[in-house]
Amino acid sequence: INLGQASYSIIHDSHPTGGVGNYFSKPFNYGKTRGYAGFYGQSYTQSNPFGFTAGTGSSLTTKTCGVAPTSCSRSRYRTFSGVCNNLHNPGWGMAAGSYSRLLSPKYGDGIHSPTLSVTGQELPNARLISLNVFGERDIPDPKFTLLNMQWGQIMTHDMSLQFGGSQAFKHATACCSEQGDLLEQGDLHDTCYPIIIPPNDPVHNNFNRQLCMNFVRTLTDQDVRCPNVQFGAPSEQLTEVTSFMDLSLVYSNSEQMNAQLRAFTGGRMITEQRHGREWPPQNPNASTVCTMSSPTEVCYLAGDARVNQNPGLTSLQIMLLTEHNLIADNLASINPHWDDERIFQETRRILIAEYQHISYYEWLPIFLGQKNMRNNGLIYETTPGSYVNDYDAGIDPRVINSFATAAFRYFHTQIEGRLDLLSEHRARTASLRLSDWLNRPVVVEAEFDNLCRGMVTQPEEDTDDNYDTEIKHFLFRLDGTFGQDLKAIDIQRNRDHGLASYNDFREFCGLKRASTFEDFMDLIQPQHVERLRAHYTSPEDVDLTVGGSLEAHVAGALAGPTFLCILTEQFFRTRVGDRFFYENGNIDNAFTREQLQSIRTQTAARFVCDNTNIQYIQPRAFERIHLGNELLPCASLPRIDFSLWKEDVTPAFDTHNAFIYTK
Ligand code: HEM
Repeated sequence: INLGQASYSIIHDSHPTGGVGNYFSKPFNYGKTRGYAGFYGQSYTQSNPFGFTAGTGSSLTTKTCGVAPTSCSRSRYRTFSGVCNNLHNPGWGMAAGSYSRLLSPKYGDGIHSPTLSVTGQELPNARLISLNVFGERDIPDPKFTLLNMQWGQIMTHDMSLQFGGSQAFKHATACCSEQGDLLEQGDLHDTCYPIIIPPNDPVHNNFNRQLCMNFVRTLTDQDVRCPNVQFGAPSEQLTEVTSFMDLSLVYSNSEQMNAQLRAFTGGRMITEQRHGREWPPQNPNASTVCTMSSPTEVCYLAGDARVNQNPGLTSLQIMLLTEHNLIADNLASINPHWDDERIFQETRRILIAEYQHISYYEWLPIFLGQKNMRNNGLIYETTPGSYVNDYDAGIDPRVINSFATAAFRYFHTQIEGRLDLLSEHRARTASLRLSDWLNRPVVVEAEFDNLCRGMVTQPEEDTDDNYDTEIKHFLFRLDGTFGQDLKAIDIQRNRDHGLASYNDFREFCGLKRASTFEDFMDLIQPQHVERLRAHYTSPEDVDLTVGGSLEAHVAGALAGPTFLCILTEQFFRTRVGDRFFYENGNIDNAFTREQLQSIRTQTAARFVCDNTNIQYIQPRAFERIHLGNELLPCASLPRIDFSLWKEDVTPAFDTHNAFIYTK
């Protein structure tokens, strides 16, 4: 077969099954208050009849704050919870710890309630901003594949999960009914901050009913009464997972949870064999975690609770799991004297290194720009086998609140609502509608290779101000039509976390502080600035997640200057603040130069090849197939040479507490 000529072609603007509803033809009651002509010419109006301020702080949660040990023993391996990565500040980056901040919070009441306008009034309705300021046009990216988007979500799930959030399955706290009806004020939990559907919503029909989208506030250090937190100090949100890029989404965030995922033989993770392939284990709480049409449907258990959220994400989680077992089998066969623990930990170390390498040298340059990364010490021009000893114990590696709550979420714009299933010839056999398959991984097992080919072939959505209708109107819609709006959620979350304003961050990032809306025109197109003016009372009110998402991109990067500044700062800290970063040669367990050089040959393409039945792939898998990036046989791509881990002499080594390692 000649796969050089890929037959894949885009069929955009058509949804494969069911369609997205003919909502543009609905009659509208045009703008009564502050109406604004949106992208499609309708006017939506603003309303928040209940004037929510939400969340007074008391909480019924059983969740507890992470506790860091007062001193650390120098272990050869990372802990699962992230503690003791930094030996001077053992809690930095641990699971159930707080986010860090670049700028002080701006809560409505100064300590906890969601941000308000400078006038003291509510900020404009989040759904209204989503509808009127952002578009929903379907523009395929000219250069990048869906894998590019999907890898970003993997990195997100490794680095951050707002405390108490589910982000996939139904939240235990309901502020709105499943049909979208607002619950009685008296029935609302303190943490409720529902997104009110404005009247005349073009999609969510609300004749005579007050509809809302469920939204539960992130739990903070005050909510769960973390030790040493001063009563009355501004709240800091907590994150469920470690901040480090340590594949916590595979290995989990605690030793106890990790024990549920490990086979404890041959260094392997637990898998189930079906159709000649390995799959993640079944989740014991399947019926509450997944949407299932029968109790026998698969629903996976992994290191991260969001594993079943969408088919692309689940597919990559499966690949990471099978890559672990593949590496473990290799190490076990060349080092028969290694016990299970040794194989497991060395495998984990190699897999994390492989993933950090792909993320920093192949993926991040697309988003942050190669030159920008080099200039700021995020990547280096290395000579073969050379270490980069840039670990700095003074750098706080925690995830920055404005990174997780605004800047990194900008890439929700890349989500495609239609997933193509492709044959090896890259011919489309069928397509999936994204909202049909959220939290329903059964399709992944049925169509794994076809889905993965789609992921490495189909274009992602252009990185712009448009959000796919599947996530803008139908997110988690289950079998009904009433779904959520991810852009509106992002805006609401920005206020829930009390992020400083877009204008504050412009100034922080060395840009000109705006005193009028016109001043935003240095970075934002005039028609967008007009939309901002139509909704916000003051330029000081513009939410970071809104203003940052409208900026023109910096040349060579996929974000404007404000988000790029936050993203660059985060990935500098994530690298330089991680004692175990794979390029560091100054630690007890550094890779040998030969091993490091071999890890540096690994690519996303080869990773996908080795964990699917795909036979041909383009070498730069984040980029679409084109002249110069044609399909090649998988076997022709470089692969890590595991023989470099062969150990001739049995070392005197206690895997639990030793760090002196003799060869
Ligand atoms: C099909 C793909 C995706 C879906 C369905 C999805 C959905 C979601 C949902 C439901 C949330 C929680 C919102 C909230 O309650 O505040 C979320 C959070 C988030 N998403 Fe996505 N997302 C996707 C892809 C991505 C991508 C590609 C990126 C970045 C490259 C990304 C970055 C983030 C970040 C940073 C958060 C906040 C995480 C936290 O701190 O808890 N997502 N996403």
